[in-house]
Amino acid sequence: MVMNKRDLDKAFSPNKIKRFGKHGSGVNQFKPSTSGSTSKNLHSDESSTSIKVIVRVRPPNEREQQDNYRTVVKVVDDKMMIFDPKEEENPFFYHGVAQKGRDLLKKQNKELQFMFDHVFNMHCSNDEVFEGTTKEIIFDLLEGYNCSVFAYGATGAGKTHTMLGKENDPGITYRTMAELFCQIESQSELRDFNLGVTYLEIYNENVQDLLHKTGPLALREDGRAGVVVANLKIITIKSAEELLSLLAQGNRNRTQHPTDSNAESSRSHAVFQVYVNITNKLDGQVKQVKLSMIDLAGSERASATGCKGARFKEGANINKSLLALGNCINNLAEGVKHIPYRDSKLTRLLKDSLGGNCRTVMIANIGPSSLSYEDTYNTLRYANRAKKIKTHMKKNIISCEMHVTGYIKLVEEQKKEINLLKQKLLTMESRTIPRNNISPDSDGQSEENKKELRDMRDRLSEIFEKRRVLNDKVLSLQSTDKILCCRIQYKIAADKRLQNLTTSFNSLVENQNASGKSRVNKSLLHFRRQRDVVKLQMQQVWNELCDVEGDITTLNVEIKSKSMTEKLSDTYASHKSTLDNLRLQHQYDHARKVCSLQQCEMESLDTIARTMSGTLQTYYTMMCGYGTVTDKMDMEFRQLVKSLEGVRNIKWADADIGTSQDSYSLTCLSIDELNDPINNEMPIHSSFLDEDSPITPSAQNNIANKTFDGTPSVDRESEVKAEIHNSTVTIDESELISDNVDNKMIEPIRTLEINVNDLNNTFKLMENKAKKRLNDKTTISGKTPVKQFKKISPKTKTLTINGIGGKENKITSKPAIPMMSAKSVAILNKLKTDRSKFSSHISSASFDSTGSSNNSSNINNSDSTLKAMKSKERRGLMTTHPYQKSITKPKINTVPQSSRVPW
Ligand SMILES: Nc1ncnc2c1ncn2[C@@H]1O[C@H](COP(=O)(O)OP(=O)(O)OP(=O)(O)O)[C@@H](O)[C@H]1O
Repeated sequence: MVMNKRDLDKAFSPNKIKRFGKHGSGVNQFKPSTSGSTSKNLHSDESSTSIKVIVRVRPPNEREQQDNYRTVVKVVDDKMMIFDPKEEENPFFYHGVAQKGRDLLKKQNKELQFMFDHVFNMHCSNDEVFEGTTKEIIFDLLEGYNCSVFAYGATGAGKTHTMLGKENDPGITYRTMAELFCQIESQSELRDFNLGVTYLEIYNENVQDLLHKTGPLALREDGRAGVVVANLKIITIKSAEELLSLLAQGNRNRTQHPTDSNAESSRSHAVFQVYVNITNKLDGQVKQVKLSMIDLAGSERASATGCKGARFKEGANINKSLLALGNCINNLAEGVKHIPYRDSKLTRLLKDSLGGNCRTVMIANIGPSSLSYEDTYNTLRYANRAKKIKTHMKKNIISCEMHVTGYIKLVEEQKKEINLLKQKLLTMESRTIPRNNISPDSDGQSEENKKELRDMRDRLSEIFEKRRVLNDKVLSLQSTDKILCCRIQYKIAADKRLQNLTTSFNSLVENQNASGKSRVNKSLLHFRRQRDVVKLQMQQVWNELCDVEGDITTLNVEIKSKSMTEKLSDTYASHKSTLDNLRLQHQYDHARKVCSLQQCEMESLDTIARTMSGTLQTYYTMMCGYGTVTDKMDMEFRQLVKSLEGVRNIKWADADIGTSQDSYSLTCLSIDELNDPINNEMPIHSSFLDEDSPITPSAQNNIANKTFDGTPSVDRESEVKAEIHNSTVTIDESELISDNVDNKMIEPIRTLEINVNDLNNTFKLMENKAKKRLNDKTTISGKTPVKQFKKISPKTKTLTINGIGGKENKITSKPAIPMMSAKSVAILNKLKTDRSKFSSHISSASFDSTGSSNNSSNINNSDSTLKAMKSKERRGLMTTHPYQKSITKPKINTVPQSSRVPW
């Protein structure tokens, strides 16, 4: 029976669906057919899944292209398409006027949107369709699930093209089979596969075997296996080639006749089935699965196909079976309890695929043009409805029961395998044992090597520790020795001072001097004895250090011979840094001690100088009063005052420093010798400080040896201090270190020696020194800092020397005249005034009364002048001198902070 369009519409009408729906009890009440299972299921991994629905649009055929049919399908993307999309608006003219509404003579576009699992447009190849549809179901099949793929659509829509394809473009059935064999091959180690195929067609409601020439076959329902085709022979195959040749053979046998719609129209539904028996090699589990590839005959309209006679009958049967299929799909989609599988042989065969234990893919083929408008519309509605169908997949696992003999066989096989593995293990172990002795560790070091390295590290640490302790002792002893040297130096200086002071005076002073001298000598003796002890200790420690150094050298050689130097580099580095730290710490401590000692000495000398200057002034004044001051004494006094100004204590930049007899060497510890004690002498300071060594300066002592009369006033004292600070000398830092040792005692000797006998030549010496520097520029070291210059304060402006040489490198002083600042001049003037005052006072009192009035007036004049001068002097100091502030501070002996040395 050929069904017309009305019949088909009726079959798929929504009303009918609703009607079925009313009878049904809903999705939840849907019970999958148990008849679908191919075996007794002992293990069932059941899951519910929807039918996968795919739409493929074929390209327009020749006829459609020639007659220029409208395209009624628009593929939006790989999941969405629009049926009968709206065309571009062409204005509708009525009586020559464009109308706003649509052309009422034309049918309105449906513009139906459909969503599917996949939509293939007309340009997609069979390979793409295979990739997107059936490739993935092979995995499910081999896992134990039945799978089914069927192509549905109107005649000429491309079903056969999709399923079977052509020789040069195989369809998805070929490709799926090829993939199946590919997968079987990859799993063959774990599983055994047995394959069988059947190929049948339903033609005019008769089931025929396409691989064997038989008569119509009957369908039977089996409680265990479901619907089976009686007497359908399953052909066992071993290879993909066999399978494909059988497929080709069946295709050749299939009924095909040309119709108006399709020159190669398939007039039957073809079902190609592959049965696969999967046996797990490990547990013997057996699965039986079935893959069905179904190429349906196309629904057709008699008017379209123009079939008559036999073709008409074929068409009627095709439509009948398709109508039954449609009904089943509707009911399944709506969850209707009754599914009319029995209405046709096709639906009976597809029972498993549609509503049973199966993973199903439906490919809906459609034409693109308006020529097949109704067919395409029906197919899409059909496919859309099929989306709702849910199948219930479960693994088709057959009994695991095995015969006892099977188990015995299995156990035997496994025993063999175990023995084989044991042998392999033994072989591998025997290979690894000898390697164990060599280097089993992951880092390539044997345990023995590691132990040796550890031992070596321990030895190295031990010996370095010894070296550190000995270094510590050497440095401590060295520091003690140098401190003792300083003390001896100061004691010798004190002794010289005493000698100078007491050479020619009365017995009282002599007695004092005797006790002082013996005290100094005692101290000197004590210090020298201490030095001897230190020397002895040092010798002992030094010898030990040499021994340790020898051991270190031996150990180094051993380490080198064992190529461990690199591995022990961290130990070396660590010990080196420890030693460096130790040496630095000792150097710092020693420098601090020396500084502290010098500070004490400087304070002591400062007190002496101040006391002496007061005493001298008293005596000078007194002698002036008695008129016993000779010109020479007067000059000496002036020179002394000048010397107190501080100009003379200049450390010249080109003077030698750092010699063994320099105090600089007492400030620093000898570090370098410690690095190579074997080739160096032990670091004990040289014995330049013997009793007879002329180390101490005697300028102050000699000056102090001379007595002057005069009472020192507080003002005068402060003025003297001001004079001292008024002289500003800047030297480089290295010299500063040297000066700090004993500036007052040593520097005058090396720079400008000032003795009583040659005080008059002091400034000449200075001048000569300056000249020497100017003339002999080559003697100025390149290292000499820029700051190396001597500058007399702006007030005196007598001498300016720049170490580098430049515009300031000129002498502005007048060398023949002693350089005295205004304040010094003021002091001398005052002394003169005092002296004249004093003489006039004496003369007026004892000798000459005439001169008395003159002298008296002079005294008054000189008093007022002196006062004015003094106040002026102070004002000048207050306002101009940069050291003024420090003078006003209560601690007058404060050592200046900057690089400027005020003496
Ligand atoms: N995607 C396609 N690409 C190219 N040609 C196609 C495509 N689909 C179909 N055709 C061609 O269209 C024609 C009809 O296709 P086919 O025979 O596969 O239709 P059919 O649906 O199987 O029809 P019937 O139901 O009558 O058997 C064939 O010549 C085929 O080569």
